[in-house]
Amino acid sequence: MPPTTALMSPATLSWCFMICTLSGSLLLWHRLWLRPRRLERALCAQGLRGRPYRPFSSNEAGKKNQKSSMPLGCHDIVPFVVPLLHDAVQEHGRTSISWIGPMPTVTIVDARLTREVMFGKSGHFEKLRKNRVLSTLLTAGLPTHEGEKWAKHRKILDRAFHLQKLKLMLPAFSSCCQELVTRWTESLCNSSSKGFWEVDVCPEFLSLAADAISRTAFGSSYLQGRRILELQSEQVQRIKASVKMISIPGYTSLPTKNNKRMRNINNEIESILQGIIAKKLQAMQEEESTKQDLLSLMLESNMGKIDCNRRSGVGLTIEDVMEECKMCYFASTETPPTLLTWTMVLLSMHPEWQDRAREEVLGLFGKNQPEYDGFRRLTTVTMILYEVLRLYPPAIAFHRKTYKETELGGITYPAGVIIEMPVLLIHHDPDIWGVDVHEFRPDRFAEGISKASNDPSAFLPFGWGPRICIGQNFVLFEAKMAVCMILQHFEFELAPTYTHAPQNRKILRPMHGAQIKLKALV
Ligand code: HEM
Repeated sequence: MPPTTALMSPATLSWCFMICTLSGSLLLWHRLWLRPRRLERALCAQGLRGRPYRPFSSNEAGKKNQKSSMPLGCHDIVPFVVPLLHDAVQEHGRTSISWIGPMPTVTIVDARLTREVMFGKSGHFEKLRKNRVLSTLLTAGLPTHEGEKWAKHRKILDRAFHLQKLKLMLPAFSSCCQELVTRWTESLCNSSSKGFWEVDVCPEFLSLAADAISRTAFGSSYLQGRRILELQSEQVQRIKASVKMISIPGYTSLPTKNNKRMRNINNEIESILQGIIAKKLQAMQEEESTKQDLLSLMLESNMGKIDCNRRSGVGLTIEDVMEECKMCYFASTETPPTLLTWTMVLLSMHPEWQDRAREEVLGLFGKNQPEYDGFRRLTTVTMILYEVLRLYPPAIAFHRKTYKETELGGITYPAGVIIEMPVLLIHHDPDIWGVDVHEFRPDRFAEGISKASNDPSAFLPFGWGPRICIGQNFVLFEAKMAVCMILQHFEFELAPTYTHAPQNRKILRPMHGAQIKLKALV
């Protein structure tokens, strides 16, 4: 049989080409003009206002504050971190329209509606999967956590992340923190400036979090864990470099140099993980495993249900476990260091709270290794961590998308609208938290989270509802351990080089680093 092309005349080929070009253009016209305009009309007709749609307009948020800084000790960060959103709320009210590429985004500054969306009772709001950096990561191999598959994973992960099980990992945490304290003490001794040593705590805490997740997730496979983190961060850099192309559907399947490299990175990560999981499973079968790392707990929760033939069954497949490991690595690398960094910055700005916290820690543990059972009695440290999470939440907003027409707060949202819930604004709302909303006042949490404001569920640093952060206990545990050990050994204050400039780059971090002066405690 002759090849198909031989049957086509040049005229037919050029017709095919024209038809393809025309349908491609029509599709683009529909996606970039017709659909966004239709959605915009539907929203505006119900009285919503905001930024009008302009195709290819870039996301200007964040550009406005690039060079400026804030006064030291000022925590009224909303106008600085999200100036456009702040202006939009002033101008258009608490529900306003903006755009993520061709997707209309309705920002809702309302704790009650946020709860409704996050709780997802109607089931009509889904997590974003396309058009965002994280979503591209998901398509690059991380789990999407949608539907039935998500529910199954979530149940197993919830069991693995149970607080009682997490405390098994205490020795791994302690040794990571101990190494940090030893490193800082040595640097302090070798420092030319007598009595103190200046350090940018951001990279220090990043490295601590990487150590902690490597050891607590994979125990003995610590070095391979570090390699996975290196590969993941290269993957993230590559994605950031190509961020402008992300909104093009099917982009990650294109055989570009960047995509090929991402696929290779993914393959390398998976082959390391396969090796680690196989070793761990063998040890568990031979009952040698100490079950003191996250992977063991995850496999243990699933024991007897793992589908080694990779069919979908009751438990997780090996691929599922690998995906979850990647997710845990990814989710836990940057957020915990951010929490610790802001805690150090705020305790430096408010030395009276630093003293109170140290007094509590020394009273409970002296200079000994902090113990899990004592953590429950750490009331001051807990209040401080909550107040840091309130004022500087690492994740400043959550997003969901309507997949079908949905009613919310008296507005009918068509399918395809992104709902943005800016936690940062809810945490800085004087109507909820009172006139001292921008003050660092950990004692507002003295009677627990529910009594800290006039809306018991307005504190949302870890999200809400069925998709609430899986690692919240894990991270609070980690933060308490690190804060206790730092307070036991050092006094600290802001270095003169520190500039107060919180910035949202995927998570809320100090734009110019967090330079802290450490002194050894005598
Ligand atoms: C201070 C540290 C952390 C903060 C502020 C934080 C915040 C969040 C938030 C807000 C969400 C929900 C996002 C949404 O609903 O759209 C989330 C989800 C998640 N977090 Fe965290 N997180 C932190 C640490 C961690 C750690 C240490 C881990 C893992 C060890 C982790 C694992 C996850 C996972 C797997 C999800 C997805 C859950 C799901 O979709 O069902 N997080 N996190």
